[in-house]
This record gives sequence, structure tokens and C-alpha cells, in this order.
Amino acid sequence: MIRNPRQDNQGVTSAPADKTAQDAVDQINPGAELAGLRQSIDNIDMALVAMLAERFRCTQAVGKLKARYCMPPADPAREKQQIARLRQLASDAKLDPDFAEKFLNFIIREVIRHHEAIARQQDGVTETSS
Ligand SMILES: O=C(O)C(=O)C[C@]1(C(=O)O)C=C[C@@H](O)C=C1
Repeated sequence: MIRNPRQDNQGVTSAPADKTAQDAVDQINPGAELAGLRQSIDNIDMALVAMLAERFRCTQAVGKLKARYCMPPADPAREKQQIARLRQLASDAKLDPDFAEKFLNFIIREVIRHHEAIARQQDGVTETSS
């Protein structure tokens, strides 16, 4: 653990010699810094969940459209374009492109699973109604 050099073992801060020293102590506050960073992480996670929910809302509609018009659940050509685009975006944003590709693939595999379930459901409806 990184400790504030001006704190003794009981966590009691000794009196700083002057104002400059006090400013330095105020800046070295790992607890407050961690809490601030965690607040930002929580905000980002909230945005991620909202964006993922919106993406899945769209892909559910795509799944229904594909099932209705007997289109295959997966479109490898489209995926190739998406991955190339995302890798470039990741690289520009200083994010590991391999990680970005793995993340997109993980989401797309789940979307395809949903598409297949919708298609099976649609098949069931068509069979019983004919
Ligand atoms: O664009 C489509 O055709 C979709 O079904 C959406 C999506 C995606 O999640 O982005 C999912 C599966 C396809 O293989 C390609 C892309």
C-alpha cells in the first residue's frame, strides 16, 4: 500500500512545516483520488450499459427482420467491415485493437445467438399456422 509520507502508523497527519508542505499533503490523498476515479468509472459503466442496451434493441429488430425474410442470422462480410472499422477507431483512440476486436466479436456472437432464437421462434409460428 502507498502511504502518505506525512502520516504515522496510526494514520495521524503530523503538522506541516509551512503552507507549501500542506499543499503537497493535500495533493497526496490516495483515498480521495481513488474515490474520484471510481466515480468516473461508475459513470462510464452506466453509459456502456445504456449503449449496449440500445445496440441490442436495434439488433433484436434486425433479428426479426432477418427471420421474417429468411435471411441468415450471420453476415460475415458485414462483420469483416465492422471489425476493420473498429480496429482503426480503437487504434486512433489509443485502445488495443485486438481487445476491441475481441469485444466486438463477443457482442456479435451473442447477437447471432439471439437472431437464431428469433428464427426458431418464427419457424414454430409458421409451422403451426400453415
Ligand atoms: O448487421 C447485421 O446483419 C446484424 O445482424 C447485426 C450484427 C451486429 O451485431 O453488428 C450481428 C450479426 C451479423 O453477423 C453482423 C452484424
